[in-house]
Amino acid sequence: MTALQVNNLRKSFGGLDVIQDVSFTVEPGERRLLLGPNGAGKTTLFNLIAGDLRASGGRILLQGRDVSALSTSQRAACGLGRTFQILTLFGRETVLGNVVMALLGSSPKRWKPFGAVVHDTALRRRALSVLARVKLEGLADRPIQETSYGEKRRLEIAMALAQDPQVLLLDEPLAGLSKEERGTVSALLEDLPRSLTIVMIEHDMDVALAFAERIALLNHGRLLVDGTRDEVIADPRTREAYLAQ
Ligand SMILES: Nc1ncnc2c1ncn2[C@@H]1O[C@H](COP(=O)(O)OP(=O)(O)OP(=O)(O)O)[C@@H](O)[C@H]1O
Repeated sequence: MTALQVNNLRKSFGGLDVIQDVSFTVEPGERRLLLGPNGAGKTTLFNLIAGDLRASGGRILLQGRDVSALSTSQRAACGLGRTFQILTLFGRETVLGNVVMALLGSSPKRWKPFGAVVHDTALRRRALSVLARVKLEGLADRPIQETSYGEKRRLEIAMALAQDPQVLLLDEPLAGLSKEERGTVSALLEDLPRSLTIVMIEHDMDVALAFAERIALLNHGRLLVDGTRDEVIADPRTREAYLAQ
């Protein structure tokens, strides 16, 4: 069974066709890179897969199940996690508080007074173990405002991991990071287990190409090339898409 299957997906905004008949599959455990020049439709494709946008046509299957009609939270419950290009943290909470919110997901406990929830020992222990996966357990009680940009990016990955997804969409996890922070984040991505399938959008080519096993190249909303890393790099259409930018 494929981890993720996108079939003839389409999205239009008014008269603008942003995603046009895109189909590809991602196998379990695969490291897949989504490449394409600015405005190619990569983030829109993530929004469609995650359910943040409704498709104009086509289907999305997550581990064999058609999730096209499901909401974002229902897709998350089916094993889909994601991070965003723009940070989406709870700015007034601590590092741990953010992970606790992610762990609670749509649970009714989420609506309890936050102080009560964050002192729940079992939840706190789970949150600490998630933070350890991104090497932030030492900063658990630090307010978000006092963390660096790189720490915030790692926290976002922790929040996506908190719900134990089977398929993880990473939207430019290295954007805006220093060289040292890029090294830290790419090392922790390398360490993620193969039980997790990862689809990543990333403009840092050194890291992205080292990570990717297969690449899907989008251009003007169409899937231009889809294959192994070496096939896509060698394909003249890849060069043309970037040179034309
Ligand atoms: N809500 C919207 N309404 C209208 N047009 C939109 C909307 N969202 C995206 N677009 C357009 O869709 C196209 C694809 O945008 P998208 O952000 O998906 O590209 P991208 O490949 O992720 O680009 P980048 O690499 O710059 O992040 C762009 O032309 C963009 O202007």
